[in-house]
Amino acid sequence: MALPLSSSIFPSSSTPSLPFTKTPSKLFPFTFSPQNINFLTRRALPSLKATLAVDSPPAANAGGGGTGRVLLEVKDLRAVVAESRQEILRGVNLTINEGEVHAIMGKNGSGKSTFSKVLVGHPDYEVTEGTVVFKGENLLELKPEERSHAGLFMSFQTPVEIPGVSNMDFLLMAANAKRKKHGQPELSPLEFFGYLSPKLQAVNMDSKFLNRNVNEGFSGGEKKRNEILQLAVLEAELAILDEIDSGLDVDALQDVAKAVNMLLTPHNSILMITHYQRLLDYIKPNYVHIMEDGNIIKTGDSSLAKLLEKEGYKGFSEQ
Ligand SMILES: Nc1ncnc2c1ncn2[C@@H]1O[C@H](COP(=O)(O)OP(=O)(O)OP(=O)(O)O)[C@@H](O)[C@H]1O
Repeated sequence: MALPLSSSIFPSSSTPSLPFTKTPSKLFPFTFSPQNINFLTRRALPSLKATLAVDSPPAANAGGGGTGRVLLEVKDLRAVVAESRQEILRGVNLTINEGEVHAIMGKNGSGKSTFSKVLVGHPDYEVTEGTVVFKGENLLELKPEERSHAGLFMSFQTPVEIPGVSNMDFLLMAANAKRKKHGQPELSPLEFFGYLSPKLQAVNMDSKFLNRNVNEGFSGGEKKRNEILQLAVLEAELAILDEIDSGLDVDALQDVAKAVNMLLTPHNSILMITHYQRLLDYIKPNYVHIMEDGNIIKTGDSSLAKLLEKEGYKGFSEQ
């Protein structure tokens, strides 16, 4: 079966065809409601514990103190729009170690989203120069879904809707595709529900959203929560969050930030793109980078974001 993962990677017309666009697969013989959620969780737990015993993630590390090992190394990365050959990225350098949180800020149109899309292998862009090494592997040689299986996750500014596919089926298929790739046994729907349940609570998401089609008719905030749920399910080692704070009310922002913090371990890292300091109050970055004209022109700690908020980009511009 083709993998559903890439549908969360490409929200545009370039979304690869899915094996289940019209007829929702009914993997789950029940609907999710507050009434049956505890029952299902209790039933799922014993077998789930046995299944996950060998591959549970390390305990959460809210401090973000990592191992010091390099997770992602980007060197002199240049990329063009594939169709027009217009150069967008002009020699980006960035190193992210395990357990670190990095924030990229920058004016509209400076290349932030393009950078993240190039990292996940979006077909609209072509890398012309430079290298990207992820977990010691040449990332640029991997197909988008292989990047996902390798532990890269991207949450888009505008998450894609998938008509005809229930959120629950999508999450199960995504999780099992990754498990299969890593030689782990697939989870049954019941086991998966036990695995999913605490993650649902962490994101503070109502179980009724599991029955709905992926992102279809979701509000902007609900889509963002759903993205974080996907991230939690896939347990990515590097999560790229593109403006995860946009369109969120204060409570939703706190929920989403709390969930992201809970996912942080000494082994995984976050690269977040944001325009606003307020997100960084909740998810504390180790490094803040400023991007301009397709390049990172300054790197500092969280005080850089505060300075930016106070003084704008004028003081940082290279031009
Ligand atoms: N597929 C594309 N075709 C044409 N131009 C593109 C394409 N993708 C990006 N660009 C251009 O590249 C530049 C950088 O865009 P990008 O979306 O990366 O900026 P950004 O820093 O994320 O902006 P914002 O903060 O507004 O989201 C923009 O001028 C944009 O129009």
